[in-house]
Amino acid sequence: MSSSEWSNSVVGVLSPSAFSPSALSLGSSPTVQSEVEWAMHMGIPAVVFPAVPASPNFARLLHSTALLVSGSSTSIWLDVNFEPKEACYGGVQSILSSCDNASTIGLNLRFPEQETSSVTIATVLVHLNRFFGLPVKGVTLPTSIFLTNKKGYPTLSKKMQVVIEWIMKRGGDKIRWVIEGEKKHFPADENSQNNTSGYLNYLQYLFHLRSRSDVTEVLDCEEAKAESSYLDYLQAPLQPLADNLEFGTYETFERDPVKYRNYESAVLLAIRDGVNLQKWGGNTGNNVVNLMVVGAGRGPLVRASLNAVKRYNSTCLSPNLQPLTPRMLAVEKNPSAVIFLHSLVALEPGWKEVVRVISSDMREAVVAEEEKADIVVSELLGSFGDNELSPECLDGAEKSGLMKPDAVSIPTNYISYIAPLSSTKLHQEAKAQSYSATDGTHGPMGQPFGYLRAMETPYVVRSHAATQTHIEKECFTYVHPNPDLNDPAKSNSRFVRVEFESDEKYGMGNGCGYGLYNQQDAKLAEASEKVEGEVGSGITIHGLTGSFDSLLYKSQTENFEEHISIAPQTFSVGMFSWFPLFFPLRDPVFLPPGCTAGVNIWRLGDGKKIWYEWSVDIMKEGSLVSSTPVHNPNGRSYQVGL
Ligand SMILES: C[S@@+](CC[C@H](N)C(=O)[O-])C[C@H]1O[C@@H](n2cnc3c(N)ncnc32)[C@H](O)[C@@H]1O
Repeated sequence: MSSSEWSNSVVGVLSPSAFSPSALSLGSSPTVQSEVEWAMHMGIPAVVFPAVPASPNFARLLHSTALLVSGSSTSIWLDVNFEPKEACYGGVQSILSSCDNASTIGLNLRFPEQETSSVTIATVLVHLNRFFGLPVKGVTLPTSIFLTNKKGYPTLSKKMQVVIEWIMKRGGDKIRWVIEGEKKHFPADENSQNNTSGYLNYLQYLFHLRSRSDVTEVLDCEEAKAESSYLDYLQAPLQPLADNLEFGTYETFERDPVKYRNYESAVLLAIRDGVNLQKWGGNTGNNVVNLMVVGAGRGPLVRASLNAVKRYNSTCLSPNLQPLTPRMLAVEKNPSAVIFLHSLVALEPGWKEVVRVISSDMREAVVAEEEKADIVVSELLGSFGDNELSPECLDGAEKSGLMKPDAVSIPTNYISYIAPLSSTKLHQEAKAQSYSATDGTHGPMGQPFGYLRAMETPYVVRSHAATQTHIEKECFTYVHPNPDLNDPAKSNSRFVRVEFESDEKYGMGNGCGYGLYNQQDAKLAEASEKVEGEVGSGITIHGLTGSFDSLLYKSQTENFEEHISIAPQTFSVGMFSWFPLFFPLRDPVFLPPGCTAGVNIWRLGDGKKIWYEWSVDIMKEGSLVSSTPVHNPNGRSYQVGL
C-alpha cells in the first residue's frame, strides 16, 4: 500500500502478549516500543492499547508511549469496554489523569459483542454523555451486535440506532467508526464470506444512519459548516475598549442573522412604549425621538434603530398617529470605524439629515442638552456578558450626561451564567497555550505565556468535545441605566458563589455547553436507571463555561420582551456572534457522586483594569472535601484594560 493508504485507512493493534502481567512488570515494554515506532514510521494515525485491567504499570506504559508519539502523526487509542454496567468511566478517567491527560491519548469506545437488553437507551445515553467530556476518538462496533434485515444485510436494533445517531450528532464527523469481527451479514447471492464487500455492507449501513434527516440537520446545516474550523479552538477574548477592532471583525459580526433583528424589535418596542406613555407621538406635540448608538462600529445598530422608526411610522395610518422624526447620534471611539460611519452618513439615503457622528470615547463625549438620548442603544457585550466592560462604558456614558433622566437603555440588563464543564480536550488546549503563541506578544516569539498564565486565562471557544455537567446558574447582573450609579457604597465589583448539587444525569440536555438546551435528551434521561457501580460514579470537571443572557428591552405597556442569549436554557437559535468563555482549572477536579461543586467567582477592578478570579470546591453533606487554588489572584495572569 502507498503511504497515504497507511496514513488514512489503517489503525494499528498492538500485540496482546505485550500486556501480560509479567511483560508489564516494570511499566515498560520493548514490544510496544518497537511496534509503536514502526507505526510512527508508517504514519499510521492511531494505535490501539487493549482494555486490560488498569494497573500502575499499565498506566506508566501508556504514559511513556503517549510521550513517545508526541510530535508524530500517530496517537494512542485506549480501548474502553463500553458498558454502563461496569465501572468504566471512573477507571478511564483515573488512567487518563495518571497520564497527565496527555493530548496524544484518545478513547475508543468498544461496544459489547451482544446488546445488553437489560439496560435502557436512557441509561446508555447518560453514560455516553459523560464520556463526551473525555477524548472519545473512535467507536468500535462488533459485527455480532448487528441484526440481519429481510434482504440479508446488516441492520441495528431500534435502540442501537438511537444510540449511534446520538453519537453521530454529538461527536460529529470527527468520530472514527470501526467495524470488527467476523463478516456475518450478507445476502445469500453474495457468495462468500470472504467477499471483501462483506464489511462495506456494515459501513453502508452506518452511512445510511449518517444520512438520516435528524443527523444531517445537525451536522450538515450552514451553521455547522461555518463553525467547523472553530470547534474547540481557543481564542483570546476581544478587548474592543482597549484595542481597536479591525474592519473584517466588524464585517463578521454584521453577518449575524439574529442579533440585529432582535435589536431592531427591541428599539421598536421602546418607541411604541414612548407613544403609549405619551413621551412622543400621538397628541403630545413632540414628534422627535432622540436615539443614540454608543459604540456604533460600522453602523449596523444605527441602521437597525432607524429601521425600527420606519417600521413604527409605517403603522401610523390614522391622522391622530403622528409619524416620528428620529435624531441619531452615533458615538464611536475607534477612529477607523468613525471614517466608515462618516462615509455612511454621506452615502446612505436619509442619513445625512438625521445622523451625527461623534468621534469620542462615550465616557468623555459631550452633547448639547437637546441632543441627549431618549433611547441609548449599545452592544458592548462579551461571551460572559460584562467581560468587554459594558458596565464601565455605559456607566461612563450616563455620568457624562449623554442620556435624559428618563432615558431607556437597550440592553436593559445582562446576566452572566456559569456551569462546570468536563472537557479533557479544552484542558489540553489551554495547557498547549503555554507553548504556543496566542498573539505576537505571547509565546516563543515574545513574552513567554507560561503554564500558570495559560491556565489562569479565560478563552472564547466553541466548545465541542465537552460536557456541561449541570444547568448553568446566574452570576453577575448589570442593569442600565444603573440605579446604583451615584451610590458610593456600590460598585461594579462582584463576588458570587454558586453551588451545583449532585446531578445523576450529568447535565444531560446541556450537551457540549453551546446551543439550546436539548429538552428531548433531558426528558429521555429522566428514565435512566441507577446501574450499580456506574451511572452515579462521579465526573471530572476541567473548567467552567461562561455565557450570558441579555434582556434587550421589556415593554412597559405591552406583553413583549426581546433577548439575546448564549446561555443554553435560553439560547438564541441561529445567533453566532458569541461563543462561550472557558475558565480552565489548573488541575481537573473529580466530583464524586452525591457531592456538590461550589464555584466562587469574583469580578474585580483597580481603576485601570478589570479581571476575574475563580475557584472550585467540592462539598459532601455540607462539609468541604477539597478546593482548587483561587485562579488569577490580583489579575496576575489575565486582565481587561479600562
Ligand atoms: C462589539 S462592537 C459592536 C459594534 C456595532 N455596534 C455592532 O453591533 O456591530 C463594540 C464597539 O464599541 C466601541 N467601543 C467600545 N468601548 C467604547 C467606548 N468607551 N466609547 C466608544 N466606543 C466604544 C468599539 O470600538 C466597537 O466599535
